[in-house]
Amino acid sequence: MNVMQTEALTINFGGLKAVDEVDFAIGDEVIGLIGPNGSGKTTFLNLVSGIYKPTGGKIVFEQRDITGAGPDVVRQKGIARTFQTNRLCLNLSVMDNILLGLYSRQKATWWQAILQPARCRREMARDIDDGLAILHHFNPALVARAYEPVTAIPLIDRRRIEIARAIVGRPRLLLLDEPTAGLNAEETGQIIGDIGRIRQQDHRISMIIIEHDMAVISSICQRVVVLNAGRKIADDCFGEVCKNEQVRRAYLGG
Ligand SMILES: Nc1ncnc2c1ncn2[C@@H]1O[C@H](COP(=O)(O)OP(=O)(O)OP(=O)(O)O)[C@@H](O)[C@H]1O
Repeated sequence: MNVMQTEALTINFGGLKAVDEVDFAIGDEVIGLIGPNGSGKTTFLNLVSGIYKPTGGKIVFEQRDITGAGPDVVRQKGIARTFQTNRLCLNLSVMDNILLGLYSRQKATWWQAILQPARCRREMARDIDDGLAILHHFNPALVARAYEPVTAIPLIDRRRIEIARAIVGRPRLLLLDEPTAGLNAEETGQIIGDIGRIRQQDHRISMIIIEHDMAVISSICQRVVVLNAGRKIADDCFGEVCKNEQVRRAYLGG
């Protein structure tokens, strides 16, 4: 059964069709979303995560039509994401950044915070425990640094914190936009390992990963979808996609 699917998903920016009638489906798996620069990959994630409203087509998540829902609603329903460029709040602590990922799960209202402080403290303690467990999973050394500002943390761990913030609310679908951007080969290997372990621990998380590094795509994705000029031109396993003439032409500009 599909976790999420799009039907003829389209968005125009003026005369440009950045995403053009894309049919896409993801089940319980990790899909790599690739394509040349400007082919529409990030725009596709922006549509699925509710940042952009489509000009046409449909987005269905867990059998419900979520077309046009805003980012907060999409997040609440179980789709989380990271961004190509770092979106952490640099002057907040590691833990505060992770807790931001849970705002949609928190049930206490401001008046409950006043009238039922014990209940709110319990909810907060549970959220902090969840955050610490995820930090430990990524890098045990980060647990001791949980209350340091993010500015004091190296880039690879900031990437981990971004992923931690996305998964702490236990999403069903995780969208990762270039999770290894700016990292060296060794650090890239570590992030791939981290992402693989998320799947080992929680098989319910499906993932769409945008990546330019084909070694990353081939090592963690069961399937690869290729976009070119906003259109889907291939949808297959990595080996078959590499042999696809249309894909080769798109990358070589032929
Ligand atoms: N908000 C916007 N307004 C106008 N044009 C946009 C907007 N967002 C994206 N585009 C255009 O849509 C096209 C697809 O952009 P997008 O960022 O999705 O490509 P991409 O495949 O993610 O590229 P890259 O690999 O370089 O990140 C580009 O031509 C881009 O300039």
